[in-house]
Amino acid sequence: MTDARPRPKMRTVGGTLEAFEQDLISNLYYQRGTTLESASGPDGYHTLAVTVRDRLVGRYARTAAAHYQANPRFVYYLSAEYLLGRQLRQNLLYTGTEQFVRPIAEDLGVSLEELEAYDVEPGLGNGGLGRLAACLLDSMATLDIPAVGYGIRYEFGIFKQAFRDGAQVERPDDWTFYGNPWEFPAPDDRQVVGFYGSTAPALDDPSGLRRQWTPAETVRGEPSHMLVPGYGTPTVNIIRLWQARASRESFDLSRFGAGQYKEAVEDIVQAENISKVLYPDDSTEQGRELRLKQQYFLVACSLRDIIRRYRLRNTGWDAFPAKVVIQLNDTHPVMAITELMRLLVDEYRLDWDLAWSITRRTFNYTCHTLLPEALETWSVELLERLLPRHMEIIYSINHFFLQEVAATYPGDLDKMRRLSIIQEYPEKRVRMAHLAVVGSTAVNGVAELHTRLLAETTLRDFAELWPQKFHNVTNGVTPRRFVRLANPRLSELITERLGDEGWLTDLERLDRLAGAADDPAFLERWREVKRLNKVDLTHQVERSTGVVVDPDALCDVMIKRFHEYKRQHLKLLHVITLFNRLREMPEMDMVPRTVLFGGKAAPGYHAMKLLIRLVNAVAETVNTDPVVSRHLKVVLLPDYNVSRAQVIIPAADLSEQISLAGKEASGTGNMKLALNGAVTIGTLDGANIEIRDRVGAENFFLFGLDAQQAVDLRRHYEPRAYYERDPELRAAVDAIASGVFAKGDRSLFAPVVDAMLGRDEYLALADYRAYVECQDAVATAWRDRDRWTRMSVLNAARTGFFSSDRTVREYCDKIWRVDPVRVEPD
Ligand SMILES: [N-]=[N+]=N[C@]1([C@H](N)O)O[C@H](CO)[C@@H](O)[C@H](O)[C@H]1O
Repeated sequence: MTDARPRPKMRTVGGTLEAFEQDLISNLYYQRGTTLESASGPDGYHTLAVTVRDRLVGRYARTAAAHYQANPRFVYYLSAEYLLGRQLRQNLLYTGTEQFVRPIAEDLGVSLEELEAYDVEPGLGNGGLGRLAACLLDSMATLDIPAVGYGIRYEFGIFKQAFRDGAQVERPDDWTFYGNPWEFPAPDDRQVVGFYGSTAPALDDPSGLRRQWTPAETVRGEPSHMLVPGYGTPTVNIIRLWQARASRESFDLSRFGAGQYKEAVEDIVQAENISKVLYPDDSTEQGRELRLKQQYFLVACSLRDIIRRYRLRNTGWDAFPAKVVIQLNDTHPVMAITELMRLLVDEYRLDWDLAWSITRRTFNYTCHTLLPEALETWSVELLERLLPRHMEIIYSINHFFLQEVAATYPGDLDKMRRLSIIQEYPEKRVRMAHLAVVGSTAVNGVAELHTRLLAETTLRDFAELWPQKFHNVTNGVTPRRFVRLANPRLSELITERLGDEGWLTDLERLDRLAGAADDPAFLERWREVKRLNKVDLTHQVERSTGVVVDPDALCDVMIKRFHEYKRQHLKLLHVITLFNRLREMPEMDMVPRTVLFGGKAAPGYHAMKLLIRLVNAVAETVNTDPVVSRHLKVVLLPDYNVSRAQVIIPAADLSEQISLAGKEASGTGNMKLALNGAVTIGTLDGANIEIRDRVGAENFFLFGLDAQQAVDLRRHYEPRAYYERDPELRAAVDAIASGVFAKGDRSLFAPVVDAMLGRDEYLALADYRAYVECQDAVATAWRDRDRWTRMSVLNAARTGFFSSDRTVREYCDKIWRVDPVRVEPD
């Protein structure tokens, strides 16, 4: 929010080519202090970035002024992860300056592609949860919703993945090595965050609920923000990222003087470690103390900043829940509930009940998983040490909550134990999901099945106690990045067919494409677009793996984090089955297929790292086999990330969404692939169900157990029985055991076989036969080019629902109750 001082004349959006070129040159001189003749690649990139960025600053200033004027209800999105993707092309598109760059670059003898090499994506997230946060911010700005995203400016993002002898090796992601031209440091808004220490009663509070916390350590939270432009609207919101810095007096001069150089900077290192690196775990909790420090650091800085913004235009606290709505992206930022209580009760001296009423009306919680191992709990011992005041507040919150439970279910101790925020056995731990539900107005799942299962299983007792709190908001993806930017050829064809680009901000208009599915000429052009995208992909595959793949082969894509519930091993069993078939019948007329994997495994997830090694070993064997490689190629593209996704997704024919039903909360890759004309082979899991409902069963390859069947089978499951009675399955598993993919070493991949024939936690063997038969149906369908292209067109035409604009509209209507604020164009 800004004050009413007169504003300098801002650079206009787009403007003229001359003005753009003028700004470029002056930025090269005055920002980079260099000349055209001596400018380096990074100089060129930074100058271009700053010139484009500055065309957003004008819109941001007008947005801030409009928001100051309107003093609206604001959405604050708290997330430990954001996968923003590369910024240059997005901002060129959103400022309408794309058209200027190529001619000017040619003028200056450089290419956009050369400059783009320095456009590093901020990998501040692990997977779907982080990318969803970025898509929602994009849609909030596009829908003119006053919003700020808060996150952590990790110095090192998600590790860079490379392979050595097929094994994943992790390299630090030094994403700001060349600096980040898209961010604005804002040191004036720095915050101080405390840790450890002790508490004491507040002298003037008979209730004993107010206390005095004296932290033993403090760090500084240094903010910087990046602009989040809306598409087709002047609105520009921000994402504010916090970086930890040691407090000023941390450098120990006397120790340095005594030559104890390491000790002299120990406190500085300690402090900076808080935002040093993203924890690379996806869907698995990370119980380290530093992780909890990161989470508290994020919420402590963000809440102070939110209160600073609120008090710029509002007095008192009554209006706080009316002006501030905070969305908690999973349990990672849930300490915000206890932090707001601490600020309101201890610092702003509100009485407990008023503070609690304000807090509950301010927060909402999105749950992104069903996996028990992903639901975070923190030991009471650690919390009492690291955040003693917050642990006291949790005890008080739980005390009053259990009083309410006891009143509702008198004498039902079991219910009390199940609902309690504190888990008593085997160790006293705080259940963060329970704290989130108790401290929030709304709780939502991210797909219909997920939300239903949450209410029936994981959060069943809460859903019975507070049914009105539970909502479903099915995930979505932004069509700007994942269709318009990633697939310009398809975008052009769609715009031509629909007559304008309105579909980009009203994606359900795509359903008007359905009619084109019966137009042979359109089908031909649709195929051509897909083929050209596949050619681009073959170049990237060859560049990064050396493997030559056929652009006319069926492009079968599985791109997502490696996790047992996602069942990359089931995909691999299918690949080995095709391999065995071709070895047995070299002359068989098998549909040419390229199987493309992409995804990282958490560094500590040894089973998945071994599976990555097996995927690369199978790929090596298949791709070098003179017979098999004529029909089949397998590739694991290294370092899968948002930028890679933007090249793979437009080229995909078949989208693998084969998780065990009931395990994948939603998935968002499934949506991006369908919107780009890939046909899904999948289970009745997460958002697959809603995709199938919309595209039609005839345009979706469904197989496998549904969620209830999986639960029932799990109770008496013997994977070995499936192995015994299915010769192809047996041959595939035996091939892994034989060492044929490990130069004869039978022990290397034995753990994979043991897991399959032992517990097979996610029922891959039970779903194998249905999956292989479904894949055979895919091959048959692929042979009928028009039928396949028709399915491809209808998948794109009927998945407009999965726009993150629709998702944000649902959050606004069901949870945030916030209205757009229009910003005047310049
Ligand atoms: N954490 N987490 N959850 C996930 C993903 N792994 O990031 O969130 C994503 C975003 O909600 C979901 O699509 C996905 O199913 C779920 O597993």
